Amino acid sequence: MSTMMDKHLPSNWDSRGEILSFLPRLDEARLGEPLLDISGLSLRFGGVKAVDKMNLDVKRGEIHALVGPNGAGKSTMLNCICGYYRPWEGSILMDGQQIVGRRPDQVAQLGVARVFQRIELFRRMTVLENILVGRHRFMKGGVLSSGLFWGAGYRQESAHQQKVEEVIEFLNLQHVRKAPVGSLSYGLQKRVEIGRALAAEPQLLLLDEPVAGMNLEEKEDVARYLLDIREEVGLTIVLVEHEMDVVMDISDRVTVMSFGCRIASGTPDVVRTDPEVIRSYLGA
Ligand SMILES: Nc1ncnc2c1ncn2[C@@H]1O[C@H](COP(=O)(O)OP(=O)(O)OP(=O)(O)O)[C@@H](O)[C@H]1O
Repeated sequence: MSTMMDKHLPSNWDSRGEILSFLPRLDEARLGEPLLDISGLSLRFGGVKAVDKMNLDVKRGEIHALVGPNGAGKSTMLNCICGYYRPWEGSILMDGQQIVGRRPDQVAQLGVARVFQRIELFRRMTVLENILVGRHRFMKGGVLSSGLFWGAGYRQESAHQQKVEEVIEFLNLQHVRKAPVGSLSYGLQKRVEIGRALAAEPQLLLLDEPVAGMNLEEKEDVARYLLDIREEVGLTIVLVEHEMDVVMDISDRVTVMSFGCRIASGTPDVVRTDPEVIRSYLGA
């Protein structure tokens, strides 16, 4: 299969050893089992039905894209999965456990990590420190009270440090590891955000427009990182994205939303030829 990713590979692509060794590998026998099962999900804002009786099933080890026109309800879906919004009705089962009613920190403890559409990093902190924040859920009392940013405290936590270094290595961020995040290009900052989410050892990674605003090379890099994580680790990824080249190249399945509802779901090839999808979205 020839894809846009074949045209550009990060320079050290073939030279790396096992990637992100601290992330548990998906047992092949479990590939394709349901991980996220959303049924009958609805949420209104005033008179607007942002999400309307949505069903979505995400299988272990797949990259699942959620696409649709502006205002279709995609980000609202992600916000419900993370626990930021509480749906009016419906159920969200993650690995068999109900998410609806849990706080965002409780959902994070279930292994759900989110990368936001807008950059949400600590601009004055370094790349290394920002990615270390992703380790927060494993630290008693949180990152700051653990004293991890200061000399001895940080050195003693070699387990956290080693995982952060693996993330930095995987995402080719070595050259900026001590740079304040605010000094980096937009593309690198987005990469740091993905790094912070990976440091949280997610079972499910939610990405809201991970390649928006990037140049072609940056998009290809991110797409390649996601494919590599999926292939080598078996991490389950749900992404919301408008860049259809990337969506069609890297997704195993695509769900299309319009006006809060699901209008199609299937492999990229099935979805791209669906008359309703062409009418409501692709052909628009
Ligand atoms: N916090 C909010 N308060 C009021 N209305 C909201 C809120 N969040 C979303 N909406 C509305 O809900 C609908 C769905 O919005 P949402 O952001 O989920 O769509 P989207 O598919 O992610 O759009 P985009 O692709 O433009 O990001 C829109 O009509 C939006 O204006």
